[in-house]
Amino acid sequence: MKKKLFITRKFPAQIVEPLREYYDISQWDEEEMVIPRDKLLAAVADCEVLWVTLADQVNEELLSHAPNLKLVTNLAVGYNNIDVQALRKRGVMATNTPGVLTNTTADLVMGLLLATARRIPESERYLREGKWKSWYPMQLVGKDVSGATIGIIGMGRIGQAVARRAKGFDMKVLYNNRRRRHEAEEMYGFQYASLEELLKQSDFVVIMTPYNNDTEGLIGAEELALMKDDAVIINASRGGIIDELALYDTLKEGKLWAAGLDVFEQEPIAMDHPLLTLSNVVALPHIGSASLETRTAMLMLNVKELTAYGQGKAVTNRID
Ligand SMILES: NC(=O)c1ccc[n+]([C@@H]2O[C@H](COP(=O)([O-])OP(=O)(O)OC[C@H]3O[C@@H](n4cnc5c(N)ncnc54)[C@H](O)[C@@H]3O)[C@@H](O)[C@H]2O)c1
Ligand SMILES: O=C(O)[C@H](O)CO
Repeated sequence: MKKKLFITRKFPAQIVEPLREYYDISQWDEEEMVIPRDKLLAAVADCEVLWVTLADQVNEELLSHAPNLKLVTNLAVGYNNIDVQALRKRGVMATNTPGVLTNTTADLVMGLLLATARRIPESERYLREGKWKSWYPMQLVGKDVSGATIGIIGMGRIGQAVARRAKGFDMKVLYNNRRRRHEAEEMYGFQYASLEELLKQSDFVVIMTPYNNDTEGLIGAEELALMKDDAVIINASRGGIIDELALYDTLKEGKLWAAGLDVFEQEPIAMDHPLLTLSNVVALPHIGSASLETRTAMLMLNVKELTAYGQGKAVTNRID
């Protein structure tokens, strides 16, 4: 008998179909909308394998409804949506998608850096709104990226890919990480700094840590106050790492140049969120890994795990 697989979103048919060789598949039939929680809890009742997106919370509640669950595959590298302890307790395995999205996400971070520093979205709105009357010296002036100091908090796969790109802009790279990256320091001249020194010295601060109990609220009012008044903060990791209301207050008081945000505490962000009232906030709908090549690679990495499990082989990229 085939194993039962439930997929919490409508994924492209050509990706899912080959898995029917091993699985009896059911899936939520919406591409855009998250499956309502009650439907998800009912759907997992008899499934052995669950394929989720970062919008699905895999926690004690879900596990208590899924007595046969053995494997969860997560279509993301970040796995803060998964309660790893709860999984461990029940002997459920989980996998994620490290590596395949590193470059694409680092590219987006550089996009946010340029967009905020050079006021690109604001300038585009200005043109489209018919405000462009002439060229004048101080029109929409921004700040230089080239030659500036970037401070990267979380020097993992993506953090290091951002740092290498920053070298191409002749930036001085400071970083803070759980452990020193001696090899990268020697090879590229990246400099380790305490969080405090990094915040004080950087023109651009980029957050690339995972989101967990240690990093929740890592950047609050006190940390923002350490930053230069004309610095930019970029978050492409997870929303809860920056205190959004503290960020709003700091930007509103003119104590930061701008913020580039791909992620938010609540996603989608509420349209009346105070951050969205500020013209120096560039806000994106969590598109860090959103290139066709990379989203396909993420799906295919999950498929590889699911195929291995279906064939009775070991899965890789385990997070449990
Ligand atoms: N915006 C997007 O679409 C998008 C895309 C991919 C990843 N992400 C996020 O980016 C995160 C990082 O991905 P990655 O592949 O680089 O992961 P990674 O594990 O390779 O890197 C994370 C790094 O952060 C460091 N770190 C952890 N806690 C820290 C702390 N308190 N202070 C300083 N450093 C700390 C770790 O030591 C590690 O080097 C993911 O967990 C995910 O949340 C977002
Ligand atoms: O963690 C991740 O992988 C992103 O947030 C989506 O690609």
